[in-house]
Amino acid sequence: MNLSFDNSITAKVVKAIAEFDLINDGDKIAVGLSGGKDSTFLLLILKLFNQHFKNDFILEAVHVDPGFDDSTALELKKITAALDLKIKIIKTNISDYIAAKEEDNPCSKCAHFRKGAIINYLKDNNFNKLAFGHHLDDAVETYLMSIFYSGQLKTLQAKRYLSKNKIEIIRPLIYLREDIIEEEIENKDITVLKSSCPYDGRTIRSEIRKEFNKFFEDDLLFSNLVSAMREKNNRELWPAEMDKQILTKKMKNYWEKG
Ligand SMILES: Nc1ncnc2c1ncn2[C@@H]1O[C@H](COP(=O)(O)OP(=O)(O)OP(=O)(O)O)[C@@H](O)[C@H]1O
Repeated sequence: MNLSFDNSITAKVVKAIAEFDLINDGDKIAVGLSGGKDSTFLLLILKLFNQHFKNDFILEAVHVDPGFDDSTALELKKITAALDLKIKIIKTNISDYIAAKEEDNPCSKCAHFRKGAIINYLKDNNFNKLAFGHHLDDAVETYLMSIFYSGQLKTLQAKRYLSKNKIEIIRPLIYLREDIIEEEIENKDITVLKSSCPYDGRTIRSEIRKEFNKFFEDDLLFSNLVSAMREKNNRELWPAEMDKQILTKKMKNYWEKG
């Protein structure tokens, strides 16, 4: 399989790996493989690094089959075999559960079950890292969603240690734009699978994503948003909210003549 990428692309992924210390000697890394473009691209580029990095690490793939249909799992077995990588297919009945419960928010439920199933498998098989295919557009989208819907400045982290499970989530594509991944994967001789999930593209998040995309097409605006995700000393934010009782007392003081 053709594993060559433009230098500017590998440089961005290696930058994230180096800056956030994502891959070390002796790591056992599982790529969470959905069959979509992002995690497929991640698998390809990590396979390339696995062949050429000085760091020696084990690379495998893990796929959670939500139970909508079998075709994705079969296709993923072919892709990983062509890359000479092991894959674990975890069969679940997430689809039945979601259908039976008529969930308001099936995607977050599904993601929660999926992560749980993967983490259990990783713990039982001595993996220390789980790699996800999130990219720069995902990080900015999460940042804006967090401001809009929970009033907090939060974004996707390049790595997050799950101390209870002793597994580190890593996101090596965090500096890559989505359109670059799309272009690269189109040039590879690989089938990117359409999601078999009936909710795909029908969620509130996908509606919001369409709105954001209008802004994300403007490179300058996008790079300003990226810059706004960095920790900085020159933040000019309001101080934390004052204790209600203290504030009420202070306010009363304005009215009571001594
Ligand atoms: N069924 C699955 N099994 C294993 N890992 C998964 C599965 N679905 C998603 N993931 C992992 O979680 C990441 C984020 O999931 P999300 O559903 O947001 O996918 P996405 O942004 O559409 O990416 P992709 O193009 O890889 O599907 C994916 O990039 C992938 O690494």
